[in-house]
Amino acid sequence: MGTVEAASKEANGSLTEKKPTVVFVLGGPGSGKGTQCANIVQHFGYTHLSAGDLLRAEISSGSENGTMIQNMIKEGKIVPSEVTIKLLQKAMQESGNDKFLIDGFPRNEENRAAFEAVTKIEPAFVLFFNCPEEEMERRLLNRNQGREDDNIETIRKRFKVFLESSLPVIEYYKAKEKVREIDAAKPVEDVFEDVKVIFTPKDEKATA
Ligand SMILES: Nc1ncnc2c1ncn2[C@@H]1O[C@H](COP(=O)(O)OP(=O)(O)OP(=O)(O)O)[C@@H](O)[C@H]1O
Ligand SMILES: Nc1ccn([C@@H]2O[C@H](COP(=O)(O)O)[C@@H](O)[C@H]2O)c(=O)n1
Ligand SMILES: [Mg+2]
Repeated sequence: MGTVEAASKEANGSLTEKKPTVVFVLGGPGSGKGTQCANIVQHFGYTHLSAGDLLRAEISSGSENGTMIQNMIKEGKIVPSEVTIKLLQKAMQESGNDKFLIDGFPRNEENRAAFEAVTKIEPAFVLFFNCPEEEMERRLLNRNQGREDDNIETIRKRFKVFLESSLPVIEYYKAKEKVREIDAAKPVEDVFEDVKVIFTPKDEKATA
């Protein structure tokens, strides 16, 4: 059996209904989560769900929560879990897949506990892209995707939120031996080489 599926089964139990395989993809703003998720999707058949992208789509859709979400994103603040989890659940149902990369979530303890309580899903593992702040800042200022939060003022707020609220979530999963840490400061292709090792089933590694 593949390493990820085995980890998911261990996390969620095999006697109950079949739960989807979930990998949380975490790392600071600009660490390369979205870039690497696109590569993982191509090679390993996962559906990529970026919490930030889902929130931005909610703003664009003209939803009643749109203004609140837009204001939170501009300030680099974390949107209430209830809103984000509903969007994630809907996207999971609509995907038709049973393997998900959940990118940029859980961002704080409230996100983490609420997701577990609502979905009863434990992640197979947490993929953590570790990158120095100066490198992340350089990347964000050069991203040029028209994101309202890619300005130096909001970037500093996002870094603060990452350190104060998101790193403790990574520590929580480290204590459960669920974190697979990647050096994300390397070039994109080199980072993906390290990512591939984590997603490649053990039996395939042996014959490679
Ligand atoms: N390893 C890398 N080396 C250099 N540039 C990179 C690397 N990975 C990603 N980038 C670039 O850095 C920028 C940020 O990458 P990406 O959007 O994947 O980060 P992210 O972690 O999803 O950020 P956010 O949390 O803000 O959504 C993009 O312009 C991307 O092309
Ligand atoms: N769980 C989350 C994820 C994101 N947000 C908000 O969206 C912003 C952008 O997120 P990216 O992952 O695309 O960088 C983030 O700064 C938050 O304002 C959130 O509230 N909750
Ligand atoms: Mg992203």
